[in-house]
Order: sequence, then structure tokens, then C-alpha cells
Amino acid sequence: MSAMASLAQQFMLELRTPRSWLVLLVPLFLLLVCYSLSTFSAKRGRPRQQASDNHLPPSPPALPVLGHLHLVGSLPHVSLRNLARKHGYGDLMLLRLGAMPLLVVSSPRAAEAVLRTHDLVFASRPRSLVAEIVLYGPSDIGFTPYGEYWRQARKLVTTHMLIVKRVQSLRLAREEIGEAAAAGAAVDMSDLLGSYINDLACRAVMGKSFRSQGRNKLLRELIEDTSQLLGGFNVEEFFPFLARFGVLSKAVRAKSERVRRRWDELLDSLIEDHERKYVAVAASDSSEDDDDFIHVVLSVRQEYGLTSEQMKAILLDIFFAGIGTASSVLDFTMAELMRRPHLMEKLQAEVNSSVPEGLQLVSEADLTDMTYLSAVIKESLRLHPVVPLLPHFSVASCSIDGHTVPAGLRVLVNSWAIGRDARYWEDAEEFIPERFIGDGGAAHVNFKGSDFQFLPFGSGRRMCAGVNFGIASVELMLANLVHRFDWEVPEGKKRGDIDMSEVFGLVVNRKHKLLLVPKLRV
Ligand code: HEM
Repeated sequence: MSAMASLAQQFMLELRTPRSWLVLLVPLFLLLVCYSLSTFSAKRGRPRQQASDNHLPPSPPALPVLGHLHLVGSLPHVSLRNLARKHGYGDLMLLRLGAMPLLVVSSPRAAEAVLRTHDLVFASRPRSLVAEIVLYGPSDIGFTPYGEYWRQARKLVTTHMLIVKRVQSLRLAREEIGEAAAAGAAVDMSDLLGSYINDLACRAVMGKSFRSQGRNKLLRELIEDTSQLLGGFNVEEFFPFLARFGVLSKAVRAKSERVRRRWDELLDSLIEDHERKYVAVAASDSSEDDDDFIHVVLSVRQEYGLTSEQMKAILLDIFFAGIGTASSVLDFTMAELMRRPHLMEKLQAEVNSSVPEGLQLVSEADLTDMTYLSAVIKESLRLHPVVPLLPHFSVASCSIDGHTVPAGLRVLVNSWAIGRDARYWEDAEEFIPERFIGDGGAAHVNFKGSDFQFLPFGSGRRMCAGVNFGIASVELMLANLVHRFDWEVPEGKKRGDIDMSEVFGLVVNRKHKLLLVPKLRV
């Protein structure tokens, strides 16, 4: 058993998707069969409501013990959409992943019921072992259960965060592009966009960039590891009874603790730096710039009664929620534009005509009239919502479309499926920004949370706390990328070769690096 355990632990670290767990779970089940036969009953797998409620949402046929786990592949948002489609459960579908019941919401109508009509019932988040370890409790905003602490933490971020001077970060990115253009070299766009957003978030949170300290790479790695761990498909959650054997829990726990330790070191040193700096500033009576977020958190710490773990969790949320998302949106958007040069030209024409002659950098003030730019980003968010599955949790039972939704149920709103629902979107799989402008069919549709066919930032109480920051950062960078530069694929490659395959995590990314050659337009 111990050799099996260590093999399993090593293997666990490599596994990230439900179906891949099966390779490990099959032999494990053989070992545990006696235990599972005696303790695993239909009742265990059901939410708190009674098991025989025939008004529960419909479920496809399931296997014993595994439930529907074998039907969820490496891109869960795609598998869940296909499953709902195949069985005609376009709105609500109840699955059982191992012992874990899960409600999947796949239509705008059902999403409205969950996120607006019954907002309070679904405003909490499901418990997650990983979030408890990595996010200090969790004491962040995104994973904390609905309640007073969440309300206070969210208020702190929405009131004080995000006074950002973006110019410096843009200038650095522009210099990098300019150097590549002069040398005729290719730029790794995923890297460039990641660094830009990284830089922005660091300036907002700590008032300076990480570049000079060489911590950029560390932050990017931490964000990637955290996203994969928090993606929500951990075997612990499907088979809580296996945790009693320690085999599975040790592996997930060990990886989560490693990630948490690395965050801890980074965040501790940032907070200490700031504490030192402000003691020095106070002593010298100088009026140094003090509008960065760590300073704000430190100064309201007493008022909000924050422990140091809670402070770190909130800071971690800003880095994690702000950096991974916005850079992935930019990456998907540039890739889509490169595959369609006529759309790129149209965007360039708009940006160039809106920016006063001779300006090197496009500023936020120049963005006001760029309707096509905004349509391009909306269309990118529709086809590629970078948080494709919105995790919620029912704290009371309610009724949706005549179905009983019990209390204590995990819920995933499939924002990816909803944005491609052909009942609501014409040519749903095509990239057509024009649908969002003029007399396009979606000209009135926005991402502010009241159009349930378009939920890239979610909706309701748990809607993204950084929409404005995120959108402004993405719009500004995209405008600067296309202003005065043309972009080409490296020699020997074709635009059509740009691969839109994804890697799943809480935040979805494009799988392959985007390498592009900038040319300065004269
Ligand atoms: C374009 C970039 C971004 C996208 C696409 C995005 C998307 C999302 C989505 C889909 C959610 C979940 C909503 C739900 O569960 O219904 C979310 C939550 C959140 N986002 Fe963003 N986000 C972005 C940028 C940011 C930024 C820059 C911040 C920084 C403040 C941020 C902070 C948060 C927080 C704190 C939450 C948790 C809210 C809660 O649970 O109360 N996001 N985001």
C-alpha cells in the first residue's frame, strides 16, 4: 500500500482533469472496493434535500461510483456544454462527479434565475480544500463564503483599489515592441502581454513594478499554479471519503502548501517593505505618493480588523484575479485579429484616426470614441470568456423552472456555453465584432451583468470586482499594440496556423505561445 501511495502521490501532481483521474482511480477503487461498498450509498452523493425528489433537474445516465466523472474531459467547459446538448438539457443539468453533486447551468435563462432571481441563494462559493490552503482560510474575496467578511473585503477593494498610472507600463511595453521592430525580431506576445498586465497590477498594488527586482517570473508562475489548483476539478472534492486514506489528500495538500509558502514569502516581503517605507516617510515628514493598495490596506487594517493572513489573502486575490485574466483576454484577442487581417485593418484605421497626429502612446482619453475597439474586445470575451465556469453554491433550496434545486449544491454557470448558444447568437461560433455595434444584433448587449447571454465578468453579488480596471487595461494595451505597428507571423508560418487550443484552469489560457513580428508603420 505504501508503494502504491507514493506512486499515487507523484501521479496526482501531474493530473489536472477529471478524466485523467480515472487512470489513478481504477486501481485505487479496487483497493477500496470493500470500503466503498459498505459506505458509499446514493444518499451520500445527494444534496441535503431528500434523495427521491423527482423534481430535481434532469441527469444523463451515470456509472456506479464514478457518476458522470468519466464524461468530463480536459476542457470541462466544453465537455459540460456537449453533455448538456447531447441530452437536450439546455438549461439545467444535475451531474454527479464521484460523490459530488453538481448543477450545471448552460442557458442565459437559467443563468438569470441563478444570478439574478435567486442571487442571494447562490451568492456563496463551494468549499475547496485547495482554496482553504492557498487562500488563507479562504480569507480572500473570490472564494470566501457569502457573509460579512466577504462584504467588507470586497468593499475595501472596490473603494480603494485601482488608482493606476498606466503610462509607465505602456511605455515599457512599447519600448520592447519598438526594439523588436527595429531588429526585425519576433515578440513572444504571451510574454509581453503578461509582463504588461503584471506591471500594471504591481504598480496598482505596491506602487512599483516587479521588473527591476526580477520577481516577474515568480509572480507569473505562482499565478499559473494557483489557477490550475483552483480550477475546481480536484479529486478530493469528488471523493471526500478517499481523504480518510490520506493518499490523495497528501498530494493535493502538498502542492497547495508549496504554492501557499511561495505566496507567503512574496507577500510578507512586500508588506514588510511597505511598513518600513511608511515608517521612514512618516519620520521624515515628506509627502511621498501613497495611493498604492498595500498602503491603503495597511492604513485601514485596524478599522477593518484585518489579520495579517486576511491582508495577504486580499492582496493575493488582486494579483491572481487581475493578472491572469486580463493578459489571457489580450492574448486571445490578438490571436483572433491575426487570423482575420481585414478586422485588424479596420481596428487600426479606427485607432489611428482617433489619436492625435504625432502621439507615441494612446491614452485613456483617446479611447472614448473607439467603438470598434470595444466591439473587438467584447467579441473576444464572448468566444473566449477566460473564466468559463462561474462557481456558486446554494445555501437554501429554491425552485427553477419547476425543478427543485436543493440547498448545499455546487453550481457551475457555464459562461463559455452561454456565449456560444446559437439560440441567442447569430453565427455563434464566428468572430464577428460588428454584432456589437450599429445595427448589429447585439449592439445593446453589455458585460455589466444584466445581459445573461454574455457573462464574461459574471453577474450579481459575486460579479467581478475589477471589471473597470480589467477592461481599461485591455482596451488601452490593444489600442497601443495596433497604433503605429503592423503585425505579421514569423517567416514560414501562416496566419491560419495560429492555434486557438486552450489549457484549462480557473482562468483559461491559449495553449501555444503567440509569436508575432512587429513592423513600424511610417
Ligand atoms: C479582463 C479581465 C477580467 C475578467 C475577464 C474577469 C472575470 C471575472 C469573473 C468571471 C469572475 C467571477 C464572477 C462570478 O462568479 O459570477 C471574477 C471575479 C472576481 N474578479 Fe475579475 N476579471 C477580470 C479582471 C479583474 C481585475 C483586474 C481584478 C482586480 C481587482 C478582479 C477582481 C476580481 C475579484 C476580487 C473577484 C471575486 C468577486 C467575488 O467573489 O465577490 N478581476 N472576475
